[in-house]
Amino acid sequence: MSESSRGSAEKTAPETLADVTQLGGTPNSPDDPSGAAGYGRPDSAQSGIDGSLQRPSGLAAGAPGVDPVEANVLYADRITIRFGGLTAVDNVSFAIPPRSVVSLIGPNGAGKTTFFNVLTGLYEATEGAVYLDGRDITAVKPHKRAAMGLARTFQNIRLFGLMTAEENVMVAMHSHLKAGVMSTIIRTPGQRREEREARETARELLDYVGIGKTVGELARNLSYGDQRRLEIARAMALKPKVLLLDEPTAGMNPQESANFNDFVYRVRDEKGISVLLIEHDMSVIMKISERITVLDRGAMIAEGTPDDIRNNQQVIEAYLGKTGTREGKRLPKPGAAAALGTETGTTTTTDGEQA
Ligand SMILES: Nc1ncnc2c1ncn2[C@@H]1O[C@H](COP(=O)(O)OP(=O)(O)OP(=O)(O)O)[C@@H](O)[C@H]1O
Repeated sequence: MSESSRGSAEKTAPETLADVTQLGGTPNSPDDPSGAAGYGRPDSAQSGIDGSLQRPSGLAAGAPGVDPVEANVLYADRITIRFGGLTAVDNVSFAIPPRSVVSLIGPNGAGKTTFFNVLTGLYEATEGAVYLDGRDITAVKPHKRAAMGLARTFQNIRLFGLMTAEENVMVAMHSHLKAGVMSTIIRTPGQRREEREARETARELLDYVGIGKTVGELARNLSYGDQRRLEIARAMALKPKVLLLDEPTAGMNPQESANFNDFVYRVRDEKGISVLLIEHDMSVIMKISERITVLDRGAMIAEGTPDDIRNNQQVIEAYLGKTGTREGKRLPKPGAAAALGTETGTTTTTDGEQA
């Protein structure tokens, strides 16, 4: 965020942590305020891209004595990504337990999208490894990760606008269908049966995400909220173990956002799928997440329950910036207490004073 927009954030006196982030958060890394330096592929790992990385020697996350690779459906071990001179993600370990809803948050430029892209395989980490269901997938390409159970949606919706909702879901199922090229051309009974089943599954999924009525409508004619749901239906067509949702409530109205919370829990409880969200709407994040990881300037600064995060001084500072220091200690800007959304509306500074 620029100095001018930071100024406007102060003027509008944010009431909650949600307000703070809606206002745009803090600037990009000071190393790259424009965000433009060295755009392109990140520096690749010196080791590990060929899958040769060793299992994590330490138990970087979770209960003592528990191997995080085995205990979690997805585990990212000490991920670092450099773009030229800029370290966008710095030695971050991250766990998604089975049947869980977890979130990744942080101010603008914190490294969320970059980290997300490492999980999905779009970016190769400079250092570190990613494990899905105990398997090292560091060297696995994105489409193969998707077929292995790591499905995602995009910040900018990606649908086939001139296909119907049903066709969009059927296309996504393609990797799970058995029919070969010849049987598709001559339409064998087996291929026809598979297509019929795929159509049924597509309809069930559209029903499941709450847009069953749109089955024959062109994707481009759907409302924004329904397009987001269609994207989720497409991701679920991959029968994922983990669903990675990038800004899923963007463009949804308040009622749609509220329904979305219930929907995510249903996905977790009924389908046994773990869900990771990157989301700017703090009200959604705080309500929905079991655990939250906070990045700031590429580093992980906090991990915990929504209450832990709401009350974490470093998190407040990361979102609000600092007004200055006293006796060498950093103080939050005025308004930080309100930003916490605590019951009392007050918080204690690092000097023990009320902000
Ligand atoms: N391909 C790239 N090449 C060079 N620098 C990059 C690249 N992608 C991201 N960066 C830089 O890495 C840092 C982290 O960016 P990233 O987009 O991951 O942050 P973010 O937390 O997702 O931000 P936002 O909330 O604004 O989307 C930023 O300084 C950004 O400019």
